[in-house]
Amino acid sequence: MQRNSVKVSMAVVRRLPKYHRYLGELIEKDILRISSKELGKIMGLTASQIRQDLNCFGGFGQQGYGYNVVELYKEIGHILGLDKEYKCVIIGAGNLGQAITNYEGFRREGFKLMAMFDINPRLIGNTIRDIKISDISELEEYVVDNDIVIGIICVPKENSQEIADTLVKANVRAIWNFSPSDVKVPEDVVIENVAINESLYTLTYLINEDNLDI
Ligand SMILES: NC(=O)c1ccc[n+]([C@@H]2O[C@H](COP(=O)([O-])OP(=O)(O)OC[C@H]3O[C@@H](n4cnc5c(N)ncnc54)[C@H](O)[C@@H]3O)[C@@H](O)[C@H]2O)c1
Repeated sequence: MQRNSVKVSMAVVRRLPKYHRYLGELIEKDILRISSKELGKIMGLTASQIRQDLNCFGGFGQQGYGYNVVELYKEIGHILGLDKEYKCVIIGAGNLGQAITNYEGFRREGFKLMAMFDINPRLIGNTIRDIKISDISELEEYVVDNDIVIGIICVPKENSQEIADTLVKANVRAIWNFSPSDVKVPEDVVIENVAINESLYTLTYLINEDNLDI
């Protein structure tokens, strides 16, 4: 499939995981062909939005036939880079770090969690699902020696920039930051700041929307 040379907007990129998830669900239901109209209906998008999005990558549909679900699922997975393996480390082996480690889905999707790091002597040396928790002082060397691609930050916000700096120094390509602070990284390192509570606040806004006296 030929990708168009136009730069794809982040809005489209952020919709791709959603396409991937819905198409995966269609495959599970043995639905192997779908029109942009039907896909739009289940995804809450218009048919023209779907066509526009997918045209950024060269278009996948055929007039009068619609989309081949399996082909589209594979192509979007490829565009998202989900057909590769990514070596990751988690920094901060507390509640969140352990929850991510315990989540089976990441392993299935090609995210290979290699190690965890912490400063707490009571955690260092323990293992979670066979993943060892090491002393934070070993982070930089470990990342360099093991070609780690993604660093996952699960430490308090006060320490997140320092951890990000160490990860950058050790040449990670990407940081998935769960601490509630926007850490700074050079342009060649990609960063995603995740804030579950921002999504929750959207929910509370929607609950209260009718009562707002704006
Ligand atoms: N993004 C989200 O939606 C979301 C949700 C929950 C928590 N969080 C954030 O994730 C972070 C972790 O939350 P938690 O509930 O797991 O906290 P936690 O206190 O259970 O775990 C934090 C861990 O980080 C370790 N740590 C502290 N400083 C460190 C350092 N310099 N190097 C290595 N390890 C260090 C601590 O020893 C501890 O084990 C916090 O910043 C929290 O605000 C974000």
